[in-house]
Amino acid sequence: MSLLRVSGLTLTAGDGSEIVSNASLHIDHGEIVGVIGESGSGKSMTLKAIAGLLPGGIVSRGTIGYEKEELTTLSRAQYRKFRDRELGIVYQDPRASVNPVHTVGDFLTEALRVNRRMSRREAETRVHGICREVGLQDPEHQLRAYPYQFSGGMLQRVVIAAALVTEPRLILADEPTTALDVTRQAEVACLLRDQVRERGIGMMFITHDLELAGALCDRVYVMYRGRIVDEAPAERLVESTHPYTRALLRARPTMDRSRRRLETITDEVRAAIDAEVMGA
Ligand SMILES: Nc1ncnc2c1ncn2[C@@H]1O[C@H](COP(=O)(O)OP(=O)(O)OP(=O)(O)O)[C@@H](O)[C@H]1O
Repeated sequence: MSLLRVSGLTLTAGDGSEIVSNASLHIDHGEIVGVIGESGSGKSMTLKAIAGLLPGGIVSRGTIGYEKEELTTLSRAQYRKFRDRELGIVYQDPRASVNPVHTVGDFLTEALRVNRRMSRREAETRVHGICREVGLQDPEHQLRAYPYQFSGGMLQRVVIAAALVTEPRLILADEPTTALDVTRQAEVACLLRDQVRERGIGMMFITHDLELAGALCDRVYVMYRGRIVDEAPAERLVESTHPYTRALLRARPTMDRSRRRLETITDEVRAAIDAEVMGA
């Protein structure tokens, strides 16, 4: 049985527009699954639906199974417990994930002290170990520092440590390297992949970056205008015959990394894709 099974997920905004339409995906135990697509295609909303963190006013239909549990029937309090127990979430901007007025040590030990009822000393011991694993070499000193004293790349390592410290079985990563300096992006992405692989846990990895998805993931879903339009093992993605995936592959920047966002699909190509994919 898969770790996660999303079936027929449809998310409707207050004005009746569909943000996500009939999306189905699964993640097996220990599998790294990429979700790629342009800005606004519904990737983040799908992740939020899985995590039970949809903004107010969005109506969700469909089912979200996690092993034998059905998540869409959970109350808010039950969902919070589920997240604390099973999920680690890494967002794009590490500075938005931490509390600037708390030390990094307080941030990292909080979930263990509050949700797992560990003593401060127990929590700090666990946190020290994980800090070293994610490349924070001097935890004694670094845990007493404040977020502003860290570079973006180092702070994202802290956020990754926080996501792993409660020993979740599924990591949900929403463009975890996009906000970082280009020179740090591959480093942090590989660190996250290696940590997930070592633990044998699952990961959903959202990215705009086709090459990164191909290099990091086992399997990739492609989203376009709220729909999952293609799926392929990562190493077969370049062979896809789907018109939208082909367009993404053609739009893929090669040398100029400043144009990494997938914005170079022309209106004509888009109209042809709409006609084929959406039946428009
Ligand atoms: N609170 C909200 N209420 C209604 N619609 C929203 C809300 N938040 C986002 N949307 C819309 O949902 C659609 C999908 O957004 P989503 O953030 O999932 O896209 P994405 O693929 O993750 O894009 P990006 O890569 O830019 O984050 C967008 O059209 C967006 O405008």
